[in-house]
Amino acid sequence: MPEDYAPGPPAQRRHHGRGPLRACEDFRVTQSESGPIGQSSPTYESAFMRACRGEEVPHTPVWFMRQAGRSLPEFRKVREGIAMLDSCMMPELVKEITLQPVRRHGVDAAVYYSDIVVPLKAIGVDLDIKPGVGPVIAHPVRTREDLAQLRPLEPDDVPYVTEAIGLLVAELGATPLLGFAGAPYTLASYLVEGGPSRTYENTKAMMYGDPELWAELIDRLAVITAGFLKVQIEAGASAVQLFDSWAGGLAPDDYRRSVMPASQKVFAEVASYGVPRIHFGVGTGELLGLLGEAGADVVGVDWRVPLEEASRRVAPGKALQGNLDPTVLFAPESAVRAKTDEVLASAKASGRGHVFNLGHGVHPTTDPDALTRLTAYVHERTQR
Ligand SMILES: Cc1c2[nH]c(c1CCC(=O)O)Cc1[nH]c(c(CCC(=O)O)c1C)Cc1[nH]c(c(CCC(=O)O)c1C)Cc1[nH]c(c(C)c1CCC(=O)O)C2
Repeated sequence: MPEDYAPGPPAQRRHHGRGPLRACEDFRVTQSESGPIGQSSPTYESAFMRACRGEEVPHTPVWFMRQAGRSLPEFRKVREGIAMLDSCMMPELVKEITLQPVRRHGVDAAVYYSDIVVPLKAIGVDLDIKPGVGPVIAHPVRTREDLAQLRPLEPDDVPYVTEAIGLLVAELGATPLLGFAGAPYTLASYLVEGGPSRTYENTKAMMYGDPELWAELIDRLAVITAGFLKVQIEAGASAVQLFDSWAGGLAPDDYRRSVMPASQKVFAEVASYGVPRIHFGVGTGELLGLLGEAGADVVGVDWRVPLEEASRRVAPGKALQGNLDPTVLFAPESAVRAKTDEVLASAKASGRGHVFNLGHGVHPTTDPDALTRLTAYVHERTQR
C-alpha cells in the first residue's frame, strides 16, 4: 500500500452544532470552509447546481456515472493491490480517485468515490465486493432474525467519509461534490439475493409473499441510507444521487406500493438541507413519474427514453439528467457527436434544467479520451 494513502486518523466531527441549511436562510459560509454548502458560495452558482435547480446555465454541465474507476489508467495504478472496500476507507486515496476524472475530463461535478454497500459494511454486515462480480453478502437476509444485522448508521460508523469529503471540498473549489447512496430497493436486492441477480427471485418472493417482513427490511434500509446521505451533506457534499439501479425490474404498481414509501422517506429526511436530490435507475421508463414523485429534484434517465418524452412523464419543476447510451462511446467520434446532438436537442425541447450524463455507468473498457472529448463537445455545443 503506498504510504501516503495509509488510512488517516479518525476524523473529528467538524461541523458540530451547525444545523441543516434551509432554503430561506442567509447562510454565509463558503464551500471551502466545508460543512453543508452555503448559498453564497461559488459552488452554489456553478453550472451543475444551477441546472439542477432549472436555472439559466453558462453551458450544460457534464458528469459521468462511474467516472472514477477502471476506465482510467491512473485509477488502476493507485488501486493496485488494494481491495475495493478497503480503498473506500482510505481518505487520501478516496480524494485522489475522486479528483482524477475532474482533472482529466474537466467534468462539472466530482462524484464521491465509494460504493452503495459501504454503509452496510460500516454497520457490520458481513460482505465483500468481488472483482468482476459485485457485492456478495455472507449471510443473506431471508428471515425476521436476519434483520438484526441492520441497525441505523451513525456518523461515527463512517469517520473516513467525513474526513475524505472535508479533504475533497477543500481541494475542489467551485466544483460541486456529488454524494450518493444506494436506494433501499437496490440495497435490499443485494441483501436478499446474497449478490447480483438477474431475476431478483428471492427479493420479489419476500416482497409479494411476506409484505410485513419486506416493509420492515426496506424501512430499515431507508434509515441507513438517509443516515449515510446526511453524513455526506454535513461534510460538504453539494448534491446527492440516490441509485435505485435495479428498480426498473418492477411494475409501477409494485414500485408505488412496496418501494416508493422507503425512497420517499430517504428524500424527505434530507429535504431540509436544500441540496439537489437526484434519483436514478436503469430501465425505469415506466417509473420516471414515480421516481420524481418519490421526492427527487432531478430525475436521471437511461438511454431508452428520449429526454423530451421523459419530460412528459415527470411532474413539472424537476430537472432531467442523462442520457447518452454508454456504448455509443465505442463508436467513431462522428457517431458520438451525432448521438450527443440528439440528446442535447431532446433536452432543449424538454424545456427543463439538464445535467448531461450517460444513461448508465461508464463501461470499464471505454477509452478515457472519448470521455474527455465528449465533455468538451457538450460544453462547446451549449456555450451561452
Ligand atoms: C449497483 C451499484 C454498485 N455500486 C454502485 C451501484 C450503483 C450504480 C450503478 O447502477 O452502476 C455505485 C458506485 N460504485 C462505485 C461508484 C464510484 C463513483 C463513480 O461513479 O465514479 C459508484 C457511484 C465504485 C465501484 N464499485 C465497484 C467498482 C469496481 C471494483 C473494483 O475497482 O475493484 C468501482 C470502481 C464494484 C461494484 N459495486 C457494485 C457493482 C455492480 C460493482 C461492479 C462489479 C465489477 O464489475 O467488478 C454495486
